Amino acid sequence: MKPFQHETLPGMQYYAHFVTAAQQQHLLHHINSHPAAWKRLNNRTLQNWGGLPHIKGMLQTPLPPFLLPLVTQLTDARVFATPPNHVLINRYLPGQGIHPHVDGPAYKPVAAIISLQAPILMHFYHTTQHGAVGQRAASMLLHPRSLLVLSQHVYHHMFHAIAETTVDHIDQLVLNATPDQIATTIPRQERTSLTVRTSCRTIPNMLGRKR
Ligand SMILES: O=C(O)CCC(=O)C(=O)O
Ligand SMILES: [Fe+2]
Repeated sequence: MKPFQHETLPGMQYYAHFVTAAQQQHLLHHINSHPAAWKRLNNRTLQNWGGLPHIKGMLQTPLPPFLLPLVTQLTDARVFATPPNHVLINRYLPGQGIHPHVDGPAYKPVAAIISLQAPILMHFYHTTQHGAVGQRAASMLLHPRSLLVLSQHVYHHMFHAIAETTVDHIDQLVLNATPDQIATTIPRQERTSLTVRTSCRTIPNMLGRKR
């Protein structure tokens, strides 16, 4: 697997074609066949698989079978040293997004983001001396079927976000834009992503056992 050749941020890797068109269809089919799993937030909807992560530990539940080939693929590609145990699925309609954040210490510091359906722009920001969101450092156009890996510096010390907008503006800070894309716009369409991670501390599921 060869990462893209553009300039990148330390700890960030981008692979344009990580899943096949058939895999994308298969994943979307299974995601859409779990309507009850969607949790609606103000700015996106999400499905949480593997357990609810918490800084004190995650009550681990097994991942559903439809996600296991992806977990194996990521482990075989050495994105993860051991199979990840948690998958967050985010769905964004035009106008939706995710505020600047760091994924934080509830997970081991490797996040693998698989994008499906339509492209979306992800922004990366420096951290100020006081730990707040600083200047935008770069952006990445996340194409359908791509994989973005965030680790090391970009995981620990940079914020990432998706703007709540109906149109993404491609500018000079978009690291993987082609020259003819600069100064153009991309209208948003529904986009689904899978964020695959390893929860740091897991508590085996002992529901039903007296404590
Ligand atoms: O949807 C995405 O691409 C990003 C999701 C994300 O940042 C997260 O789940 O922490
Ligand atoms: Fe994130």
